[in-house]
Amino acid sequence: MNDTEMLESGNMKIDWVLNHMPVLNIIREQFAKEKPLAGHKVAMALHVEAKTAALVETLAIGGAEVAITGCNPLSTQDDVSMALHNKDNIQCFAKYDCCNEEYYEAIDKVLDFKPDITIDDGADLIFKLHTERTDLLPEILGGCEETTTGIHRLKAMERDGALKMPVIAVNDAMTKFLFDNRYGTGQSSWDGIMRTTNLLVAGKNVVIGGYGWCGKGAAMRAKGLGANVIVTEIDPIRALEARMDGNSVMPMKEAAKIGDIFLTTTGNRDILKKEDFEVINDGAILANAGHFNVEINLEDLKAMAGSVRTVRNNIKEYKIGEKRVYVLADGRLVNLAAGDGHPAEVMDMSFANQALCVRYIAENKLSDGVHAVPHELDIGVAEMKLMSMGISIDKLSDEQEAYMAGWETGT
Ligand SMILES: NC(=O)c1ccc[n+]([C@@H]2O[C@H](COP(=O)([O-])OP(=O)(O)OC[C@H]3O[C@@H](n4cnc5c(N)ncnc54)[C@H](O)[C@@H]3O)[C@@H](O)[C@H]2O)c1
Ligand SMILES: N[C@@H](CCSC[C@H]1O[C@@H](n2cnc3c(=O)[nH]cnc32)[C@H](O)[C@@H]1O)C(=O)O
Repeated sequence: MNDTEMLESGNMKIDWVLNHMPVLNIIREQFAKEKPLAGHKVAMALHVEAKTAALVETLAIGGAEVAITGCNPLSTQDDVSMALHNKDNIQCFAKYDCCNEEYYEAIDKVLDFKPDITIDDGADLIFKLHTERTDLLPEILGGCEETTTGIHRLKAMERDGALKMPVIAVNDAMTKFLFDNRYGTGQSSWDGIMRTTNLLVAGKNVVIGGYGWCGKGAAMRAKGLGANVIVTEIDPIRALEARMDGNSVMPMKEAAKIGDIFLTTTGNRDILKKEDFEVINDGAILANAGHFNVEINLEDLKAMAGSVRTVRNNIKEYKIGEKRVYVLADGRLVNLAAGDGHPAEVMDMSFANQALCVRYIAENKLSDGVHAVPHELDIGVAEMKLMSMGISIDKLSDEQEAYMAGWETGT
C-alpha cells in the first residue's frame, strides 16, 4: 500500500472500532466539552492498533498532547500508526517487526517529548524513566499500567523502594481484568491461533498453561470450540478451580506427551522447555498469550532443532529429529502479534478506565507508589457499559439496605 492507502486503511480501522466502543465515546464527549487534559503531555507504550488509537484520540480530544509507541515488537499495525501520526497533537513512533534497538529508540523518543503522565503496558516506559531517564521524573505527575505482569513488576519496585512516581494499577479494575483478561484473551487468543494455522480445534487436546483470568478465558473458549482441555498450574487453588470447571489438570511434563495445541497464559517463564520438547508430539502447535516471549523457551527449542524454517506467515517449524514443532508469532502474544487483539467491546472498558485514570492523575496529587483504580470510577464504567447494552438492574430497597447493614435480625 502507498501512504495514502495506508492512511485510509488505518482511519477505516479506527472508525470501525469506535462504532463498538460506546463507553469511550461517552468519555470523548465529556473530554471535548471539559478539556480536562489541557496542558498535559501523555507518553504511551501500548499495542498500536485501532482500539488503542481510539484511546489516543480521546486523550487528544481532552486537550492533551500525546506521544505513543508500541509495547511489543510484533503487535503494531503500521497503517494505524501512520494514521495516528497524522493527527493533531499526536506523534506515533510505533513500527511493526522492529528490532530491539528500534523498539527502545522509540521508547526514548516518546520520553524525549517530556511527558507529565505515562500509560504503560508491561511497564517499559516506567523502567526507562527509573533507569536511563531519571532526569524526567520530577515532571511526572503519575502513570497508568495496563497489564498484570506490569503491575507485578511495579509492586516489586515499590517493595524495594525503587518506585519514584504514582502509578494506577488499571489492570486491577474489575471492569478491566474480569472482562479483558478473561473474555478478551479467551476470544482473541483463539482468533490468533485459528487465523494463523487454519487448523481445527475440535477434538484436539488443548493444553493451557496457567489458570488465571487469561487461562480461564482461553480454556472456556477452547471448550466451546470442542477441544479436550488440559490445564497446568502451580497454585493449588487455581488447579482445583480448573478441575471443578471440568478441565483435566496435570503437570506440564505429562501434558506435553498428549497435547496437540499448547497455549501459555502465565506471565512467567519456561512454561514449555527442554524436557517438554523431548516428549512433545510431532506436529504440536505452541502459542503464548501471557507476557513476553519467554513463556516458551525458544533457546531450548533452537538448541534441540536440526532445522528452523518459516512454513506459513507467523509459523516457524522447529525440526527435532523427524519431529516437527510449530511456534506461532515467535512466542509473542498470539492474539496481538498474529491477530487483532481483543474485541472492541472489551477494550472499550479497559480504555475507558485508562482515559478516566489519566484524568484522575491530572486532577489529583497522588503519592509515589501503586494505587488502585478509584472504586467509583470502576463502577461508573460498568454502569455506562450496562446502559450502552440496554440493560437495567434492580436497586436495593431501604429495608434491604438496613438488613444488609444490620446484625440484629436472626433466623
Ligand atoms: N494476551 C493478552 O491480551 C493478555 C491480556 C491480559 C493479561 N495478559 C498477560 O497474561 C498473563 C496472565 O495474566 P492473568 O491476568 O491471567 O494473571 P493471573 O495472575 O490471574 O494468572 C496467572 C496464572 O499463571 C499461573 N502460573 C504462574 N507460573 C506458572 C507455571 N510455571 N506453570 C503454570 N501456571 C503458572 C499462576 O498460578 C496464575 O494462576 C500476564 O502476563 C498478563 O500481563 C495478556
Ligand atoms: N507488552 C507486553 C505485555 C502485554 S500483556 C497484554 C495486554 O494487552 C492488552 N490488549 C489486549 N488486546 C489489546 C488490543 O486489541 N489493543 C490494545 N491492547 C490490548 C490487554 O489489556 C493486556 O493487559 C507484551 O507484549 O508481552
